[in-house]
Amino acid sequence: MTAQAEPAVAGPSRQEGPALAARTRGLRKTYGHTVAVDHVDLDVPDGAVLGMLGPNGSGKTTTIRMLLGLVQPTEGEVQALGHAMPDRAADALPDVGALVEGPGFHPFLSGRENLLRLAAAEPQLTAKRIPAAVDDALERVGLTRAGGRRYRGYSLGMKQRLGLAGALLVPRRLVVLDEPTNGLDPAGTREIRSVIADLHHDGVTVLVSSHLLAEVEATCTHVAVLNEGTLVAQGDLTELLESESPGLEVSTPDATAAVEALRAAHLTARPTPDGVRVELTRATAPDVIATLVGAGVPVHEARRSRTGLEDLFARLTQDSEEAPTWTS
Ligand SMILES: Nc1ncnc2c1ncn2[C@@H]1O[C@H](COP(=O)(O)OP(=O)(O)OP(=O)(O)O)[C@@H](O)[C@H]1O
Repeated sequence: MTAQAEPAVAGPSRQEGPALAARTRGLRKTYGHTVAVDHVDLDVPDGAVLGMLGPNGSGKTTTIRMLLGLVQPTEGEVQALGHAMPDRAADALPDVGALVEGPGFHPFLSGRENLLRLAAAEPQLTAKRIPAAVDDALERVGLTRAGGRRYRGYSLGMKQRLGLAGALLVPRRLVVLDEPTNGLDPAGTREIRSVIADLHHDGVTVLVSSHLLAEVEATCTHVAVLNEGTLVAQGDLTELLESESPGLEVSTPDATAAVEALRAAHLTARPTPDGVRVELTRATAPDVIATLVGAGVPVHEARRSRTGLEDLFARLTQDSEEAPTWTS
């Protein structure tokens, strides 16, 4: 799927596409005169790690809160795990783990005691299984040693990790994380990345909002980009980056012969430090390689060129009145 100026309306091919863990159609939320989310058609494919990106105030948190049934949409539809939200929240939420702002932990209880209280509200856990589930969740986020300390004394990063532990008390099908690495140091960020990678490995769908491009590039299979409440692009991350820059980077020790052979075949090519770059506007990658091999040019490697995530998002959000601040 490619970046799109306006999100495509769901057509038959999209309906026949991959199963979706969550989706919205025509989703809109206004607060007085402020349009927080504007007709968003979001697809979260089953098993994906989808990074929701956007400048401050672009509608990420509001979209996530509507997906979780915490905010009533002004217009449109939301489904989580096939259940309409917020009406069927009771059916969906046992399989959904969420880390959203202000998890509401008790300051004078320890991290472990807070999780014990949360676990008691989990319909999937019997009283006997609660302590082991809490200890597993603490270990998963690296808080085993700090589990006995009062929540009040936790750093911001520890609070975030305890919130994540709360989301992972029982196996989930969908995990939704709103800015999970906010306030974390590099070690804490790595731990969150590794928890996300484990969830992905286990087949769990993860929806994670972030404004950190490097983090999204490192952890996500898919992205959705919001700008001023509108969905400006969504899809497979690699496809999105490759579609922005349709070219093939070919490594060859004989760039001059390569350029000559390609130009003779009416293909646009230019030398690069490693070989040549060929535009894929009039030919496919196999055509290019066949042309080179046919002309006796040695091809050591060929790969699709990719736009950097930073360039892509700068372009997608450039019409913003306020220049977006992307951090990598
Ligand atoms: N409860 C509310 N009342 C009024 N306006 C709101 C409310 N919640 C969000 N908004 C407004 O809606 C818009 C989108 O906000 P939202 O928090 O969803 O964006 P965001 O992309 O998550 O931003 P950030 O990255 O800063 O968290 C903003 O203009 C915000 O001020």
